[in-house]
Amino acid sequence: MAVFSRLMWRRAASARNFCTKSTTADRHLVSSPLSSALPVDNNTGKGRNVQWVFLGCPGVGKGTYAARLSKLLGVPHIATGDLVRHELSSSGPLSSQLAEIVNQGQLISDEIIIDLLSKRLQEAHTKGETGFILDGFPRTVRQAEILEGVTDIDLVINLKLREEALIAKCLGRRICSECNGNYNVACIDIKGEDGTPRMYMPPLLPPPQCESKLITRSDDNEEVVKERLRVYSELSRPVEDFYRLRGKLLEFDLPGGIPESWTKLLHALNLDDHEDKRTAAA
Ligand SMILES: Nc1ncnc2c1ncn2[C@@H]1O[C@H](COP(=O)(O)OP(=O)(O)O)[C@@H](O)[C@H]1O
Repeated sequence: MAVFSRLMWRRAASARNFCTKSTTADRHLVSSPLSSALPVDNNTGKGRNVQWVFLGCPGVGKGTYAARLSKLLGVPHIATGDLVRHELSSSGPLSSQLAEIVNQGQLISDEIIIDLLSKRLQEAHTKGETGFILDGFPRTVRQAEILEGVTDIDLVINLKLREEALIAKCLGRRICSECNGNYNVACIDIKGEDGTPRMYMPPLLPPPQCESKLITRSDDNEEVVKERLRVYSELSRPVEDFYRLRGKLLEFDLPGGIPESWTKLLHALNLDDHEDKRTAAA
């Protein structure tokens, strides 16, 4: 791509108040992850919408928890993996180029991903959306630096799960080709050992109307999943350090299946009493 998309991103961001840089005083409100669940705009004293990022290995459940939190907090859930898959399903010129990269378990270039993300942000602006929960971005330190250059991130939630569970979860993942619902047919039951507790994650089965329409992502096979995990360790793990150094990283070890993990995650985010939580989690 000839023109680096950062300028495009910056233009899109500043045009919409979606990613405005906040003041230093504003920033201190979000310096401690645990105290920053719901940020306050320092100028108005009123709550503003969150600007959060989800990090974590492939299969950890970023999409599941990011989607739930976005519903709970009324902000868009922007998953770069979904943007990539949308592009893959089109017949555009980029599609075959991306398919090759994604199906090898590699990351697509920062330029292309930022271009896709800029378009999604533009769409958010048109719809009047504010705040966001990013899932799958940033995935390299360079992406994190670019993001830092255009907006303040309040909080980065780093989801963690044992590697054996990650592989099983990726292999069990199914998507409804009609409604795009995410399900998982894997039943994960890992014995506790050397002081670690047993981990049980029941399958997340689709409703009857989706059963015959389930598809598996082309990059969810064992060889590619292992490569994605390797790429995560090499290129995305340093992003954790990037945010850890800035005091923005909230580490969250998933204790088990969705009901148990969701309740504990809300607690870790100081959101247990959020009034809409029950309906949002439905
Ligand atoms: N921020 C990004 N930078 C580069 N490539 C990305 C990014 N986000 C998504 N992708 C590409 O899309 C694929 C699918 O992304 P995603 O659904 O987030 O997968 P995962 O389950 O591995 O977290 C990635 O393997 C990668 O090829």
